[in-house]
Amino acid sequence: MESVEKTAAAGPAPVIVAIDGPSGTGKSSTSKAVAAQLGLSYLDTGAQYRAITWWMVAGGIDLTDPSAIAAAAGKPEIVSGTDPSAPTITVDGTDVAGPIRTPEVTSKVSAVSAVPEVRTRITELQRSIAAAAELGIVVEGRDIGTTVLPDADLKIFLTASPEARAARRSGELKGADVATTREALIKRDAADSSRKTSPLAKAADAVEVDTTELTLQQVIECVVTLVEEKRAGK
Ligand SMILES: Nc1ncnc2c1ncn2[C@@H]1O[C@H](COP(=O)(O)OP(=O)(O)OP(=O)(O)O)[C@@H](O)[C@H]1O
Ligand SMILES: Nc1ccn([C@H]2C[C@H](O)[C@@H](COP(=O)(O)O)O2)c(=O)n1
Repeated sequence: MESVEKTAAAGPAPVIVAIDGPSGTGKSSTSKAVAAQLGLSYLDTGAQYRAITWWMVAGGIDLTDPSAIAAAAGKPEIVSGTDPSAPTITVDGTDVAGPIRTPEVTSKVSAVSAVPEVRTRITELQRSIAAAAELGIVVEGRDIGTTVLPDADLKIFLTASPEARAARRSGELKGADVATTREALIKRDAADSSRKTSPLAKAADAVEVDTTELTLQQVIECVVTLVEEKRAGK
C-alpha cells in the first residue's frame, strides 16, 4: 500500500520521445512546442553536431581529413540547455547559438558528423542528457530512434516534400532562392543518409508524419496526441 501511494505521488513516469527526419521537416519547431506543452525537456542534437563543427572550423582543423576530425573530437566541452522555451548551446563556455547557424557551418556539418569518433562522443552526451531528464524529454535529430535512444517510448519520423521544405527555409533566410535552398537541402540529406555510421533513417517502429500539407500547429497537435495516447497506454 505504501509503495502504491509513493508511486501515485511521484506522478507519471518520464517519457522519452524521439523525433527524426530530414532537414526542414519541422523537427525543431515541433519538438520545442511539444516539450513546452507537456512540461518536458528538449534536446536539439543537430545543434551539438553544429557546435563541434563550429569549434573545428574556428580551430583550423582540416575538415577534409577524417583522421584530423577524429583526433580533435574529444577536445571541446559542449553543453546543451534543455529548457524548450530557451534552449542554449555552449562550447568551452562560449555561447554559440548564433555562429552554429552560418552557411559555412551548415555546409561542413555533414562531413564532421560522419566521423565515428564524433558520433560516439556526441551520442554519449545525448544519452546522459536524456537519462537526467526527470519528467522526460523530446530529443530531435537524425538517428535518435535508431541509435541514440532505441528504447524511446515514442518515435516519430517527420517528412515533407523537398519543395515544401525549401519554401519554409527560404522564408526563414529572407529572400534566399528556393531552387538553391532545395538543392542544398537535398545534398545535405543525401550525405546524412549515406554515411556508414548511424545514418539518417526511420526506425522500424517509428510513426511517420508527412507534414507537407499540414500547418505547424497541426503537426504539434498530432505529436501531442500521440504522446498522450502512449502515456495512457493506448
Ligand atoms: N508544418 C509546417 N508548415 C509550415 N512551416 C513549417 C512547418 N513546420 C516547420 N515550419 C517552418 O519551417 C522552418 C524549418 O523548421 P525546423 O527548423 O523546425 O525544421 P528542422 O526539421 O528542425 O530543420 P533542420 O533539421 O534543418 O534543423 C521553420 O521556419 C519553421 O517555422
Ligand atoms: N542526430 C543527428 C542530428 C544532426 N546530425 C547532423 C546532420 C545534420 O545535417 C547536421 C545539422 O543538423 P540540423 O541542425 O540541421 O538538425 O547535424 C546528425 O548527424 N545526427
